[in-house]
Amino acid sequence: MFRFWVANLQPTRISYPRSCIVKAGGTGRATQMGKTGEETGADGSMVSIADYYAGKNVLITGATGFMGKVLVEKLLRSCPEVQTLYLLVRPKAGQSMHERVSDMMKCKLFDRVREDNPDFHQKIVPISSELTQPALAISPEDVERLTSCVNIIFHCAATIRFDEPLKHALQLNVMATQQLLNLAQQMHHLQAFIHISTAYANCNRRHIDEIIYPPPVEPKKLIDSLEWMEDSIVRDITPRLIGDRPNTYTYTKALAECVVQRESSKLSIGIIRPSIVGASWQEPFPGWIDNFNGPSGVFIAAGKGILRTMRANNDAVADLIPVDVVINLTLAAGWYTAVHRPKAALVYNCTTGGINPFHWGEIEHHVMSSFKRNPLEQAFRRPNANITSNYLMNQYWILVSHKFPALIYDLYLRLSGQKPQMMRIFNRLHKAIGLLEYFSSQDWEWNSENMNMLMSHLSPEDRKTSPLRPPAAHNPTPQQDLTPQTSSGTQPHSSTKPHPSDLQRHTTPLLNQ
Ligand SMILES: CCCCCCCCCCCCCCCCCCCC(=O)SCCNC(=O)CCNC(=O)[C@H](O)C(C)(C)COP(=O)(O)OP(=O)(O)OC[C@H]1O[C@@H](n2cnc3c(N)ncnc32)[C@H](O)[C@@H]1OP(=O)(O)O
Ligand SMILES: NC(=O)C1=CN([C@@H]2O[C@H](COP(=O)(O)OP(=O)(O)OC[C@H]3O[C@@H](n4cnc5c(N)ncnc54)[C@H](OP(=O)(O)O)[C@@H]3O)[C@@H](O)[C@H]2O)C=CC1
Repeated sequence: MFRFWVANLQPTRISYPRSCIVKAGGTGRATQMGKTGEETGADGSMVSIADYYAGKNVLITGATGFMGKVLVEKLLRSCPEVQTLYLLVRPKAGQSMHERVSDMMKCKLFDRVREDNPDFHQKIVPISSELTQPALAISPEDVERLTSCVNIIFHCAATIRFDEPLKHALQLNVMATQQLLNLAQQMHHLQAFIHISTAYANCNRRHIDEIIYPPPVEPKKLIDSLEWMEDSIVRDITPRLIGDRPNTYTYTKALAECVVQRESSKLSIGIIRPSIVGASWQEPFPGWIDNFNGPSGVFIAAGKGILRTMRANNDAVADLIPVDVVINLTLAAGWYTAVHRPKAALVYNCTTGGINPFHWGEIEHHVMSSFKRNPLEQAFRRPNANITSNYLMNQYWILVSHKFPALIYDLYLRLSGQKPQMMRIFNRLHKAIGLLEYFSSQDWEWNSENMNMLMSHLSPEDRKTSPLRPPAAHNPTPQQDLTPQTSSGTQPHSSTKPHPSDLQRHTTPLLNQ
C-alpha cells in the first residue's frame, strides 16, 4: 500500500492551460474582472460571495466532520443558488455513506436550511471515497463526473488526533492531500483549491507569518523511508522525526502545506490556518459544537467536577476562534482565490489573539462561573477547577484532587459489587490533558495581513452576512486594498494591523452564558 503512495507522489500531471481553467469556470452568473481586481457583475457592481457560488459545483472532503458540516450548512443557506455539493464520504461504523449523509442532514445544525428549502438534500451528492486508499478509492465513473464539473474544492478531511501513529497521520494528512491535488489537476473547470491547515502547523516557531515555511523533512523522502519500516520502529523514531513539534498532527499538517504549495503553479490555491476552533458564535445559531476536541473536552470534564487541575499559563493567549467565523473566511477565500487567481498560494492565518486577546486565566474564570450558574447533570463532584503553570503544584493537586477521590470512589464501587471505573477515567483524562498542555502553556503571534486584505475585498453586504471577525465597538475594518502576502513571503505586505486596544473582546457563547 505504502509503495503505491510513493509511486503516486510524483504523478503524471495533466495540466490545462490556465486560461482554459478560468474561462471554463462556473456556470453561474456572468462575471468579469473589474479594474480594481474585484469581480464585478455585468452591471459593474461588486459580485457578492453568494453570487460567485451561484451555479458552482463544489467538492468537499471531511464534510461529516465538525468544520465540514458547518461549511456545507453555510454554503446551502447563504449561497442558495449553489449548484451541487459533492461530498467525499466513507462508510463508517456499520453505516453506509448514504445513511451517514442523510443522518447528517437531519441534525439540528441544518434546521435553518431545512426551513428555507425543504428540498436542500437534492443539492448534495455523496461520493464514496476512503482517502487513505489508492486514488482515494473513487470509482472511475465518479472521477469522470467530478473532473467534468467541479469548480471549487474545499479539503477539510484530516486526522486531528494528537496521538495518531505517524504512518497513518502521514497517509491521511499528507498523501491523501497529494492524491486530491492530483485529482484537482484533472478537473477541467476548477477555479480554486482551498486547503484547511492549522495555525499550529508551525508551532515550533513563536512568530508565524502567512507563508509556507520549509518542511521539517522532504515529504517524499519520509514516505520512502517509512514504507519499509515496521510500525514498532516508526513508533520508536517518531519523537526524533517530529523534533520540536509536539505531535504527529502538527508535523504532518506542516508537510501537507508544503505538498499543497508545490502545486500552486498549476492550481489556484488558498490555505486556511485556523487556531483552536470552538463553538459557533452566531451561525446557524450560537453555541453549536459536536465534539470534545481541544478545550471543549476540558471544559466538560471540569463542569462534571472530574477535572480539578490542569497545567496552563494564566497569562498565555487562548487563541480560540468560533467555527462560523472560520467557515466565513473559508468561503471568502474560495471566492477570492477563484476570482483573483493569485500566482502563489495565499495563506490565511485565521486567529484571534493578535486582534482580540483572551487568556487561559480568563477562560478558567468564565468556564467555572458558567458551570456554577448552569450545573451539568450527573456531576461527579461540585465543579472547582484551577489552572496552574507550576509543575509540582499541578502534580500535588492531581494526587489530592484526582487520584485520591478516584481511589475512594473505586473502593466504594468494588464494595458495592460494581466495576471500578474512576481511575481508568482519570488515566485517560491525564493522557488527554498531557497532550493539550503544550498549547495552553505558551502563546504564539500570528500575522493576519491576508485576512485583513480579504476583508477589505468583501462587499459591505458580505461583511455583514459573513463576518471574518466578531464585531467590536472600535474594530477598524480595513478599507484599503491591502496587498496579499504570498506563501513564499516574497511580496511586501501591509502593516495596517489594528491595535489590540482598539478592539472589543469576545468569548464564545458557551463562555458568555
Ligand atoms: C480548568 C478548567 C478551565 C480550563 C481552562 C484551561 C483549558 C485549557 C485547555 C487547553 C486546550 C488546548 C487545546 C489546544 C489545541 C490546539 C491544537 C490545534 C488545533 C487543531 O489544529 S485541530 C484540533 C485539535 N485536535 C484535537 O483537539 C484532538 C485532540 N484529541 C486527541 O488527540 C484524542 O482525542 C485524545 C485526547 C488523545 C484522547 O483519545 P482517546 O482517549 O482515544 O479518546 P477519544 O478522543 O477517542 O474519545 C473516546 C470517546 O470519549 C468521548 N469523549 C472524549 N472526551 C470526552 C469528554 N470530556 N466527556 C465525554 N466524552 C468524551 C469521545 O467523544 C469518544 O466518544 P465516541 O462515542 O466517539 O467513542
Ligand atoms: N477542530 C479544530 O480545532 C481545528 C481543525 N483544523 C483543521 O480543520 C479540518 C477539519 O477539522 P475538524 O472538522 O475539526 O475534524 P473532524 O475530525 O471533525 O473531521 C475530520 C473529517 O475528515 C474525515 N476523514 C478522516 N479520515 C478519513 C478517511 N480516511 N477517508 C475519508 N474521510 C476521512 C472524517 O470523516 P469520518 O466522519 O468518516 O471520520 C471527517 O469528516 C482539519 O483539516 C483540521 O486539521 C485546524 C485547526 C483547528
